[in-house]
Order: sequence, then C-alpha cells, then structure tokens
Amino acid sequence: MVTLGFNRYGKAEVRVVRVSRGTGPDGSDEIRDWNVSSSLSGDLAGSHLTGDNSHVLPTDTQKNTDYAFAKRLGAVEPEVYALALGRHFVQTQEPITRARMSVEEFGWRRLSGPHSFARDAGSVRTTTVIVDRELGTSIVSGIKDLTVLNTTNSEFWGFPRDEYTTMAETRDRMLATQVSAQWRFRPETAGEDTDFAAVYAQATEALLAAFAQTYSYSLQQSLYAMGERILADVPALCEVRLALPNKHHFLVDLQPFGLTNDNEVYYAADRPYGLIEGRVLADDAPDEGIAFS
Ligand SMILES: O=c1[nH]c(=O)c2[nH]c(=O)[nH]c2[nH]1
Repeated sequence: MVTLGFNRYGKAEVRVVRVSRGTGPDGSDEIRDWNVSSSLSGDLAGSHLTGDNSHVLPTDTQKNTDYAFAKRLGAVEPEVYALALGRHFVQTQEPITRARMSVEEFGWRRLSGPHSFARDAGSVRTTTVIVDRELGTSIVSGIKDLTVLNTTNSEFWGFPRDEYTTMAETRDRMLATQVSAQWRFRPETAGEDTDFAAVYAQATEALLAAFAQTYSYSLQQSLYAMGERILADVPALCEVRLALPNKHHFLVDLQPFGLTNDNEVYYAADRPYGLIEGRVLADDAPDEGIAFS
C-alpha cells in the first residue's frame, strides 16, 4: 500500500514587468520586474488519485491572475503583491487552504530622464509569502546573488589537522562570498502597512556593514555577525537564514617567473567551494511554523 503525501502545484517563474506611468519622482515612470511563482495546496487528493480536476485551478489561470493583479495593484512592493495574490487564491478557491507566493525582483536603476533604466547587475530581491486559511500568514524576504569581498582582515587557523589536511593556516587572506539571505518577519508586525522597501534597504545595509566591518576568523563568524546586525537594526524581523559559499581566492605562485606575490595576484576558483549555512534568531522569535515550508 502507498499513500499520497503532501503535495502542491502552481505556475513557476511567471515573468511580470509592471510599468507605472508618471508615478515616480518628478513624474517619471516606475518599474517592477518580477519572476513570480505560485504554489497551491489543500484538498487536492482527487486529482492525484482519480484524475478529478474539479478542485484544480489551472496553473494557466494562476499565471493570468499574476498579470491581472499587477495591473490592479500597480508598482507596489513585491511583498504587497504576493500577499494580495496569496489571499486571493485561498479566499476564492474553497479547496485551496494554502497559497505560497514567491517573487524574485530584478532591480532597475534610474538613468537621467523619466523613462530610462539600467538593470542592476547582480543581486536579486526575494520574498515568499504563505497564506494558510488556518495557520495565518507568514512573510520571508531576502536577497540573493549579492557578491562581496574583503581584500584582507580575514584569517583562518586553529582548525583540527588529520592525515588528510594539507591546507596551511593563514593570517591574511581574501574573503569573498555570494550572499543568500532570508529574513523572517515577526507575524504581528507584517502586513500591507509594513514599509517593506525600508526593511529591504536596512537589512541589506546592515548585512553589508557587518561583512565589511567584521575582522573575520572564519566565514562562519562573518555569517553570525551579518545575521546579528540585521536583527539588531531591523526590529520587524525575528530570524535570518544565510547561505554563504566561500568563493576561494588562491595566491598564484609567481616564483617560477622570479616574482614575489605579497597578496596581490590571485586565482579565483569556481569550484569546489566551501558552503557555510546558518540561522540567527532573536531570543523572542516565535516558532517558524510554516514560514519556510
Ligand atoms: O572561513 C572558512 N571556514 C571554513 O570552515 C573553512 N574550511 C576551509 O578549508 N577554509 C575555510 N574558511
């Protein structure tokens, strides 16, 4: 015998670009560039077990709803957009008890003139909103693909050595990583009225400041410093999860060319990479519930 376990379905990676004409500074245009994924769950066993689609709102409809809500809501914060969509699916589809909306936002930097933008290279803003009819609403936002580097103020030594250890201890190295961070909002403070743009700016700034200002003995230590600073600076948040690939920079041996290398010329390795992951929680953080499900 087998049984059907947890399941969900939806439309992944709907590319939605919303232009809001004349609503920016000095009558300029605003733009939101999103990659939207919806995932619905609830009373859906029939579709898996007997092919009964009477509870299955088509993923094509979900995609259309994403576009329609972009029109209706305007160039709002991605969290506000995801909240509205999540509530819509749970409120209008009886069998659907939970909606998970994920939005990746690609930033566009304003150029001179009211209609011109250049796409931000690199980092992506993220949010995942889960609306559950019984368990309530959770919001986890963050940033990914944020590559940062310190040319010094990083050491790594004092680690255990065994018969397979070849790496030398270092008192001065380059430290580089590509940050993925997710921050969980306190449920009682997160809703349509939250200043999500300010939280994003403050959390990102805190993370960058902690990375730059921490004299680091390991990427683990930098990870904790980043999470700690975000929670200290942004009271609306109660937990930060970080994934930090160690983007190794190895000194090139220039001796064959009769040259010294006093921490000046590096080989940036692509793989393998160390992967440092961790969670930092406020002492009074409520249970995570379904926030990361
Ligand atoms: O910051 C680091 N943490 C590690 O766990 C580790 N392991 C390693 O080989 N180099 C590093 N660097």
